[in-house]
Amino acid sequence: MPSTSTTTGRDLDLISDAIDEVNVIKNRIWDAETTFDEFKDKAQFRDYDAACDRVKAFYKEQHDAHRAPAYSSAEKQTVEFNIKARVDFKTKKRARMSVWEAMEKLNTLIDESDPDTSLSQIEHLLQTAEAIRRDGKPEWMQVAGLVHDLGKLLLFFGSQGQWDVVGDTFVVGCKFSDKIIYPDTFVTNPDSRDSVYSTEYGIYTPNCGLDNVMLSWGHDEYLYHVFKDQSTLPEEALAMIRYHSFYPWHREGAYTHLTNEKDIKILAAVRAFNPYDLYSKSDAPCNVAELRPYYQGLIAKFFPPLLDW
Ligand SMILES: O[C@H]1[C@H](O)[C@@H](O)[C@H](O)[C@@H](O)[C@H]1O
Ligand SMILES: [Fe+2]
Ligand SMILES: [Fe+2]
Repeated sequence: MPSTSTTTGRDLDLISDAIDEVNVIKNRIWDAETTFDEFKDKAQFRDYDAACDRVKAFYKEQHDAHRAPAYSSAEKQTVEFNIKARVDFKTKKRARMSVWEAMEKLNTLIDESDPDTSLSQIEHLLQTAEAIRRDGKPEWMQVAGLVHDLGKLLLFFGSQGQWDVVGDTFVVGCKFSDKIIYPDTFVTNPDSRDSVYSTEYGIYTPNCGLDNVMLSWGHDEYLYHVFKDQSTLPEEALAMIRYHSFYPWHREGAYTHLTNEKDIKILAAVRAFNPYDLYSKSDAPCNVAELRPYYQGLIAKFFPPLLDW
């Protein structure tokens, strides 16, 4: 007679332990693949075709200003919204705190536009700074890496959502470049039907310089304005901060009809910064407590103890 097997309580415990072990291993593999995959190929970064729905939905919302029925062109990335955001920035008081406090405040934010990291922002800032330091780059550049995304604090200062804080930037006030990711999502943005804003030069003159164009409002533009009067960072560092999300320009070569000689010079700095920002996302997470004394020392060299944000 074939022996029949009955499952005992002890068997169930063993099975459950085995399942737990498998899950632990699966999680380790997941972590290794998603957060510090040292072997991630450069071509695998910024793969927006393969990006998850969260990223696609983010850009659709940011670019597509039409929101029926209460339609207003001050919504989403338009000229009207941009002017309003800049006026708000200049006229409103937000917070007073140190650079390190700002980094800690950001710790809860997970960037919806980013297909390459799901780590918190303090981790991303430290990874960027550490990669720059490892390459023996100057202190001011390490600091630029450490602070470059602090503009995402806008999220705590009455932003409309993530669409006016994160994501790549582009010029508003002239034709939306087809070098912007998901260019088709601009079809319902009212500026793409505006008789002036939809033309090659729009409100700008040939080679007027990036200082004179309005970049879409977000963490880069905001932080540049915060730091330009409250730090001793050199011009290159300020350019790295201001243009690091301007991929249509620094990676795709768009907007050369608007740039001038000064921009050609700063482009080199922005390009030198980009690999540290992007590819350090697959490095192992940093030990925040261990690195803190070193970076607080650097912060003290370039910033006052408290800043107006
Ligand atoms: O999703 C990312 C993220 O928001 C970055 O902070 C920004 O600099 C990049 O340009 C963007 O693509
Ligand atoms: Fe950024
Ligand atoms: Fe970044």
